[in-house]
Amino acid sequence: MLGLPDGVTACLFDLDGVLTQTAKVHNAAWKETFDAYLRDRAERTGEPFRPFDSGDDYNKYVDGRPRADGVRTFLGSRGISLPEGTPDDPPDVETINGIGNRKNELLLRHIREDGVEVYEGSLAYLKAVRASGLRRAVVSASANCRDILTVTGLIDEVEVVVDGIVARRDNLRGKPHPDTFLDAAKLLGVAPSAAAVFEDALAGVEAGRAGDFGFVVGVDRVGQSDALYKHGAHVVVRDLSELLENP
Ligand SMILES: O=P(O)(O)OC[C@H]1O[C@@H](O)[C@H](O)[C@@H](O)[C@@H]1O
Repeated sequence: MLGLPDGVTACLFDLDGVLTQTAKVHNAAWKETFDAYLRDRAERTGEPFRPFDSGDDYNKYVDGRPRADGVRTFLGSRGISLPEGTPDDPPDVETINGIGNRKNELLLRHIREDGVEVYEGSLAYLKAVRASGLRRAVVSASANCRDILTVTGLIDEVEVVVDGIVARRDNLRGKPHPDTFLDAAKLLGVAPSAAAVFEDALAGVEAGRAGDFGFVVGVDRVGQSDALYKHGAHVVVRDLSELLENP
């Protein structure tokens, strides 16, 4: 009925791209931010301008990772190293955190203007999981996670939230490290072997594998099924409703 192996008693869901249609909103805000930065940098240095690739660059270096890790990892892939700064750096400062905060302003504007959509199949799945008596957590790198859960009403469907704010407070390493998923399992009182991880990001399924979770479900919204398997998924679906069709 839930498409999970026997012995799984808890489900740990990523948010952006798994429960809500916000991975593409993050992606668009990142592209706008990085392209403006790279263009400006090219003009200053005379280096050629190579835009951010919303496919490869996003999936490999940004998706699923905490905000500052995404900036650092992507710029590092272009041989660019900047000072870290601090999380409250203003958006016009040329630091890892400053650039991350530029992106956050754009993200929040898009969310305010266009709203947030939930994947219907995910909502149906979440309700079926609850009806079956399994424990439920959301594990997201995003510092905006709780706000998004609240505006969509999803907050009422889950018991535990480990997000970007909790991770920073408790010094948990972000995905692809397993720390945030392990923390959620601990808060639910289940062993990792009894928990299933649901992830659309390569860094996320990698975290599922690194934490030795009982089952890792890759959710493929962008045509990267092979890569999700390679990074640790046990099964890949295009929508969580597919799991409800399994006996
Ligand atoms: O900047 P935020 O909202 O804290 O989110 C951090 C990351 O959260 C992840 O869920 C997204 O996949 C990334 O694109 C995003 O960068």
